[in-house]
Amino acid sequence: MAVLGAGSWGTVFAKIAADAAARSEREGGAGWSVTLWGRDPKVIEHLRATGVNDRYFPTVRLPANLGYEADARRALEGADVVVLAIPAQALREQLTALADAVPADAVLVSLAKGLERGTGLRMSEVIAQAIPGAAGRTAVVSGPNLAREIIQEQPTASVVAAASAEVAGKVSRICATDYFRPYTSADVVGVEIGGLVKNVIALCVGMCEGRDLGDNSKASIMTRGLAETSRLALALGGRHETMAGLAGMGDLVATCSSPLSRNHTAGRLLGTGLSEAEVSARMTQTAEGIKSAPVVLELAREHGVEMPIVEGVVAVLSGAVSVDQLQPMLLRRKLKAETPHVS
Ligand SMILES: NC(=O)c1ccc[n+]([C@@H]2O[C@H](COP(=O)([O-])OP(=O)(O)OC[C@H]3O[C@@H](n4cnc5c(N)ncnc54)[C@H](O)[C@@H]3O)[C@@H](O)[C@H]2O)c1
Ligand SMILES: O=P(O)(O)OC[C@H](O)CO
Repeated sequence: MAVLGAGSWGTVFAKIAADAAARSEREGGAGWSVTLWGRDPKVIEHLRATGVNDRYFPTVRLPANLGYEADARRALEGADVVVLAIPAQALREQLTALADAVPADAVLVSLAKGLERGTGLRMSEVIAQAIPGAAGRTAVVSGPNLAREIIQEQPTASVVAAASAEVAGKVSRICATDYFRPYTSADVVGVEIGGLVKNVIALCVGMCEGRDLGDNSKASIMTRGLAETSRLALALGGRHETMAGLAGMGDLVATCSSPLSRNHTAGRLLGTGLSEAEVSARMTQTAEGIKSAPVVLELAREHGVEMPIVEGVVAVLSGAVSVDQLQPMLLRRKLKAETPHVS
C-alpha cells in the first residue's frame, strides 16, 4: 500500500494503516506493507532515520513497520491500494504525472476535502479523469478526523465511501485500529460534499469567533450550514442520512468547534479583520475551504441551490464585504420556514 503525500493527514493515515496491519497480524490475519511518499527528499530521509515527521508531529515516533520512499514511482510498485493525501488543487497534476505508474487494479483512496477550481469536480471525479478505469475502484475517506488528535491515538470514527461494497470493505479493513473506526457507505457524493462544505462553514464559524460572538451565533451557523450542505448534497444525488452522519454533522461539529482546525483558524483570522491574502500568507498548512468556497458557490448556482452562508464567506474572501457586513447580509434575508407547515 502506498500513501502519497507526507503532510499532516498523509502521515497520520499512513500510521493508521501501519497500525491496522500490525493488529491484523497480531490477530492471525494477513498483514500488509505501508509506504509513505513525500515530495521533499529531506523529509523522507529524516523519517527513515528517525521515524519522526518533524514538521508536523515532532514529538511522535511513527510505527516501526511504516516504510518511507522519496521516489513516488518506487512507492507505487506493486501497491494494491494507493492513498491520495495531496491537497485538492494539486491532486490532478500529481496524479496525471504518475498515472502510468499506478498499478492497473489498485484501489484508489481519496483523503482530500475540496473541489477542484476551474472544473468544479469532486476529488473522486478528478481521480476518475486522471486514471481511466479508476471510478469503480475508488473510495473516499472522510469524517471528524483532526490529524493532531488521531496522531495521539485519541479514538475517532470515520466513513469509507465507495460505489462498490467490496472496495469500501477492503479500505475499511486496512484502516481499522483500536483508535480509528471506519464505517462503510455507498454515498460517495454525500460524503465528499459533507467533507468539503464543512470547511467553508468552519471559516464562517471562525469569523464569529474572531468577532467575539458566542455559542448561539456559532451553533446557528453550524446548523444552517448543515441545512445548506444537505441541499447541495441532495441536488447532486447524495443521501440525507449521510448529512446526519460522521461525514456530515460529525465532521462539521469537529471542524467548527476545534482550534486545531486550519479552516476554523483561517476564519478566526479573517474575523479579526485580516484579508484573505494576509490569512493565506500566515497559514502553514492547507485550509481547503479558502480555495473551495467560490467553487462550491458556482456548483450550487449551477444546480439552483441556495447557500447563503457560503455566499457570505465568498464575499468576505473576495473583499466584496467586510466580516461586519456579513451579519445583516445573513439576518435580513426574507424570513422562511425551517420546518414548513403542511396545508
Ligand atoms: N490534517 C487533517 O486533520 C485532515 C483530516 C482529514 C482530511 N484532510 C484533508 O487532507 C488533505 C491534505 O491535507 P493535509 O492536512 O495533509 O495538508 P498539509 O498542508 O498538512 O500537507 C499537505 C502536503 O501535501 C504536499 N503537497 C502539496 N502539493 C503537492 C503536490 N503537488 N504533490 C505532492 N505533494 C504535495 C505538501 O508538501 C504537504 O506535505 C486536504 O484536502 C485536507 O482537507 C486533512
Ligand atoms: O484542519 P481542517 O480544517 O482542514 O480540518 C481537518 C479535518 O478535515 C477535520 O475532519
